[in-house]
Amino acid sequence: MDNSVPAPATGGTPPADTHLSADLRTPLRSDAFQLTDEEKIAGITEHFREIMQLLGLDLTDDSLAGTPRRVAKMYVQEWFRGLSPEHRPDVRLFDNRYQYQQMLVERDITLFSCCEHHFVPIIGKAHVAYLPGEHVVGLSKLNRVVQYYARRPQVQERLTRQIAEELKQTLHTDNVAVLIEADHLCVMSRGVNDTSSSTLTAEYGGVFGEDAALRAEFLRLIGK
Ligand SMILES: Nc1nc2c(ncn2[C@@H]2O[C@H](COP(=O)(O)OP(=O)(O)OP(=O)(O)O)[C@@H](O)[C@H]2O)c(=O)[nH]1
Ligand SMILES: [Zn+2]
Repeated sequence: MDNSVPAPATGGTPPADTHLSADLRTPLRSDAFQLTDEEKIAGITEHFREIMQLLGLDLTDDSLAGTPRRVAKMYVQEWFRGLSPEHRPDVRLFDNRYQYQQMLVERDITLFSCCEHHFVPIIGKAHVAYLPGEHVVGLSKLNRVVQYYARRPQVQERLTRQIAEELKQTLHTDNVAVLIEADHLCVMSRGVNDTSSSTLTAEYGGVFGEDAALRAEFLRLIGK
């Protein structure tokens, strides 16, 4: 099998995260190559087939035969779709005609991510809040921003800060709060094998960082 990585295409879309500060970007190859999804699926299928063969599995079994391609499609089209900048949500703002000025909280956003150290799931919830200024955002866009950054190999700290930074940029305000609570399958199912601990991370921007009462109100609204 030819194990070389396909050559990068020239031109095309820039790699993901160029709008984020360097310390917040997901580590990508400097020549982040721009294969089509089908090219990625074909390559990952071959490599996953080899992993299964090394484990001693019989790839002629009709239940196992389709697994390499199934896994490859899951990686490219679902678990890691947030590595493709074309999936970055298009967040449109609306005029805040209602002059709503209190915090808006979107809580209990379903979060599926993947631990970048072990490639197993991170499952949890994200809670985000912002203080509207002249603009408000469509509610579902908050969920979409969470999903975009979750759907890639992650550590929870970076995921939390990426979501906060994206919201600050798109909402044109620093007054953003993000809290994530999640279970890491790498902690639960292997290694330390702890099924009861969970991980909480938070990022408080603007007045959320300065005003303890506002932070407490956010935590109360999300039931913490
Ligand atoms: N900070 C942080 N660590 C994480 C996250 N997800 C997994 N980890 C940790 O990454 C660490 C990797 O440590 P290593 O010692 O290299 O890996 P390991 O031998 O598999 O570690 P154990 O899980 O302790 O068996 C582990 O402690 C994981 O729990 C995350 O989102 N954030
Ligand atoms: Zn892990």
